[in-house]
Amino acid sequence: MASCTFVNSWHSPQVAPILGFKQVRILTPLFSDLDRKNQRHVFLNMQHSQCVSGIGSGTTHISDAKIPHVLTVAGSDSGAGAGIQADLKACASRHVFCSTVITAVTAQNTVGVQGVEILPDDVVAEQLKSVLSDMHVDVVKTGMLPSLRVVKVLCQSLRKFPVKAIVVDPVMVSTSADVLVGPSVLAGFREELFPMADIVTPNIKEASVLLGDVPLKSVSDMRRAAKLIHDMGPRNVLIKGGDLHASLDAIDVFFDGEEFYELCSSRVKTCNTHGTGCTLASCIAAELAKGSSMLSAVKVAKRFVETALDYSKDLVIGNGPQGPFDPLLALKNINRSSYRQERLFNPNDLLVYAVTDSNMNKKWGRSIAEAVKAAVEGGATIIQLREKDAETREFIESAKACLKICHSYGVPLLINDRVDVALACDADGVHVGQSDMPARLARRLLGPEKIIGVSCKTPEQAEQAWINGADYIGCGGVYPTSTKANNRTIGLDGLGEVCKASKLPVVAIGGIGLSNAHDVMELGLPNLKGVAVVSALFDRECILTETRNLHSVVSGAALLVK
Ligand SMILES: Cc1ncc(COP(=O)(O)OP(=O)(O)O)c(N)n1
Ligand SMILES: Cc1nc(C(=O)O)sc1CCOP(=O)(O)O
Ligand SMILES: [Mg+2]
Repeated sequence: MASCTFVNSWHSPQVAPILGFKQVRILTPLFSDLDRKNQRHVFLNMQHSQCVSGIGSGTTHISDAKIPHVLTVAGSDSGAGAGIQADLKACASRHVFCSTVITAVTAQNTVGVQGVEILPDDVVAEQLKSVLSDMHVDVVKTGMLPSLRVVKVLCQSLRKFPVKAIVVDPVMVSTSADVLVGPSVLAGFREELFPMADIVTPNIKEASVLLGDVPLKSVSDMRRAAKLIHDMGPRNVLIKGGDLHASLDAIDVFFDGEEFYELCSSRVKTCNTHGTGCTLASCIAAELAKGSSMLSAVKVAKRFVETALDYSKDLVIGNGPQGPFDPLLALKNINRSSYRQERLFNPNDLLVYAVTDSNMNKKWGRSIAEAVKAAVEGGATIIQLREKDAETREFIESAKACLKICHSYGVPLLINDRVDVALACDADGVHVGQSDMPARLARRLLGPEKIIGVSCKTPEQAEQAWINGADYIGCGGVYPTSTKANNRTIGLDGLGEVCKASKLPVVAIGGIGLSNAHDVMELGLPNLKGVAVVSALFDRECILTETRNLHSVVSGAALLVK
């Protein structure tokens, strides 16, 4: 961008020095060559999760007017920490649809802003018209508005297509201290946009610029500034105190025209703060779109940003001083052990399925992790933690330890019943029964790549498990068992019916051990992939030996029936 030449640059000479660039290129001829539909699709790829198509139960249509919708009018950030990209992520994370009007394309990374291309105002106007004339937008959120003309175009569009609320993040200075818009825009803010705004969210530097460079050094200065900015016309003002390093906490001042609120959160020690302002404003917009009051939208947004910062504090993206953070709370798992990256669910993992039992471990004086390690070393191909009496916190800690062990052997680990625990420890999946959380809900919570097993005693239940998106079926009790109270025994015949009807792989369970595993497997039932065992492994002196012996019997039988 440093070597850009001017094209159709009616305001370039004024803007370029303000931006700190020798030259700024205006994109008119280039942009008109772009396929605008494609450009739109790139940014709209993050779909909201509310348009659900039910498998087997018809399609659920949710009308445009019912889907909370934020339109962001902002600049693109190539580093994806701030701008349009941050807004899309924040709205996706808050389950709100987000459409986009791009005002400028910035070349940015974790070091700073290297270049800015301002889009011509007729292109901005066209984007605004396309979205607002077609879609039901609840809230408009503004970010970088790089010229007075763009501010005017936006205000005109908003007068023509009124929305429920307008959130103005008066972007002037980026987190990396680069100046993003010039003073000419300030007049547009004060005279046209602020009087239309439901909330304006400047940081300390922006508030200072808005007030003619008055220094803001304390919370009482922030209160005074909030009042003065409120006098410019917006219904509410939020001054973000993240940069007020005199204070240990991050204190924001919210003023609704009558009362001041000091919103306090602990300061997260991290350099990954690029995009916090955009994310906060988008989150406020998202909550307003869902129908929240202003104060509760602001509180939720602040908590959301604090949580995302805390989650992202150790992420390393880029080499510069100010990294992006992860509002989707999704990136940490990517760098996990190589297990997940290598493979998803493999039905052959059901061959020797070891299910733990806390009472048995207590009886033999073993921790869950010790029991799991022995089973895995003996050849268990999948582990389920079935800890009916465990305290939640203790369960999560044990599960994390077991995950490390299992993943070091390439063995998946599932949690019985407790989807919350599976989520908290990032287990490989869950096993749920007919009276536990429905598999469809568990799938929605856990996502598409986790393993979900469902207990089934009948072909109808097996069909439903498949419809609900399960990965496998646990079928039993094949034999009577004393491990699970009042369990109905379905016998080998019942197992056969389920296996024949099932569209999913099946593991047999209930009263199975060394003495009868061969009988179950040699039936050669379709879809039967293995046996799930509790007491025959964990209510024995040497788990490793028992597992090894069972593995040998089951794999031998499986080979025979192939
Ligand atoms: C592999 C496997 N199959 C069946 C079950 C039983 O689950 P459920 O019916 O939910 O009963 P509980 O185990 O929760 O008592 C299972 N755990 N694993
Ligand atoms: C947990 C469980 N589920 C069953 C079902 O029929 O769905 S039977 C069972 C207990 C299995 O323990 P053991 O291997 O000690 O018999
Ligand atoms: Mg259960």
